[in-house]
Amino acid sequence: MSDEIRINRGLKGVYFERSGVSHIDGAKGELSYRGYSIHDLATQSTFEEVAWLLIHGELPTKDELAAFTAKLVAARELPGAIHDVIRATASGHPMDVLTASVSALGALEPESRDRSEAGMLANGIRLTSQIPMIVAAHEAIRNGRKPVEPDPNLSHAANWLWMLKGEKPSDDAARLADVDFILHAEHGANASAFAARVVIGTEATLHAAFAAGLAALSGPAHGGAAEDVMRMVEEIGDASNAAAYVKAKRAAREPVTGFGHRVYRAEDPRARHMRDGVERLSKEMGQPRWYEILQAVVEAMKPYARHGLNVNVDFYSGVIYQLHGIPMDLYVPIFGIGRAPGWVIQCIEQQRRNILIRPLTLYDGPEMRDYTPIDQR
Ligand SMILES: CC(=O)SCCNC(=O)CCNC(=O)[C@H](O)C(C)(C)COP(=O)(O)OP(=O)(O)OC[C@H]1O[C@@H](n2cnc3c(N)ncnc32)[C@H](O)[C@@H]1OP(=O)(O)O
Ligand SMILES: O=C([O-])CC(=O)C(=O)O
Repeated sequence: MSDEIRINRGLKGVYFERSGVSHIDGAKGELSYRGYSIHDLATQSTFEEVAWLLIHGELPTKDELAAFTAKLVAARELPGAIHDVIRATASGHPMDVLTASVSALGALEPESRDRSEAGMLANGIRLTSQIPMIVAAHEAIRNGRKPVEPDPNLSHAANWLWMLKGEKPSDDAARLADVDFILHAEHGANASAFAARVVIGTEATLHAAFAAGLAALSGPAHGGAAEDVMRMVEEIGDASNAAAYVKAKRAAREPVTGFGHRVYRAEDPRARHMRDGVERLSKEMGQPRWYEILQAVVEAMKPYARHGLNVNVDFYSGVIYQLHGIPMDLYVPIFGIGRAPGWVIQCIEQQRRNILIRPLTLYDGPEMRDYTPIDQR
């Protein structure tokens, strides 16, 4: 084999395409959507506005935002058969139930096969509204309750909490969910968006791409990190145990979950908004223990920060959900709710100048050899 062939395992540092959607400066720890800083969007915008911005490239006017919001609200509909799918799989992990339901939606809704740009956009808007409904319906069904009907007067985030819990969320809780969705909405060539683009590259449907995106998101190295962080916090139990926990992890060369990122070498800029949320909520609710444990882990990890190992967006998100009484296995689906607009626009971008994504593997198996019939082996 030639020595000149260079393999980029995990496609580290490889640009596979151009994209006008989001920009990450990993060294500085900066993120922008369509040229707008994530900090401005997290503090001043809404999920609906950010979804429009990501998809259309500009901030919407009032009329554009009202029309887009109306489309999202009108799309809060699930075919009845989806509740049957959820019932049949209800004991499974919510992420598997969600992925199965999105595939089932593709089979149940004939318009899912429309691959024109307008068709993909309409399918994307429907999926963006349907994904939180599926997550909420599963939570109701597995607890023996009837799924809650959507409320057209509530925002995307507030309606999701309403359908999840069957009670109207406080403005604060709805805003925290809104900010969480904004922070998770898009992130370049992350594993799930890449998986979705690979599927669109084969000229498959948006529903197929979403199912692939959800599957890629489900693992603990990607969207599953928040769930793992919460498990870690429970295992540590008290802030005084954090240093020993980190030491043992480092000695075993195991990752400390919620730390590290393929692109960021400085702190993930989204983490600060989640940290502020956890700190505030913990104080308000008189439950400082989990926040204290997280901060003790950060302290114990400080020696590694100079190697570019810092908290990522999901280090703090699990505790926010936990303080809101949201079950741990819903944390990954929540990420999927937020990431939907990013997948929609990246799939549309891929489709606009489509090319089959098909890299190479460098063969290092056996040399050519003769076939031995089975009775001679
Ligand atoms: C929203 C998201 O998807 S963000 C990511 C969520 N995932 C997590 O939080 C899980 C924990 N983190 C990780 O497993 C990794 O950091 C990943 C998978 C996210 C990124 O991995 P990679 O880009 O492959 O980073 P890589 O493995 O090259 O890390 C470089 C070095 O830092 C170390 N490192 C990376 N992450 C961690 C971590 N969380 N804890 C301890 N050490 C780590 C690696 O062991 C490696 O050290 P080495 O060079 O001595 O072998
Ligand atoms: O970009 C990545 O590799 C992971 C991701 O989706 C994110 O951080 O939001």
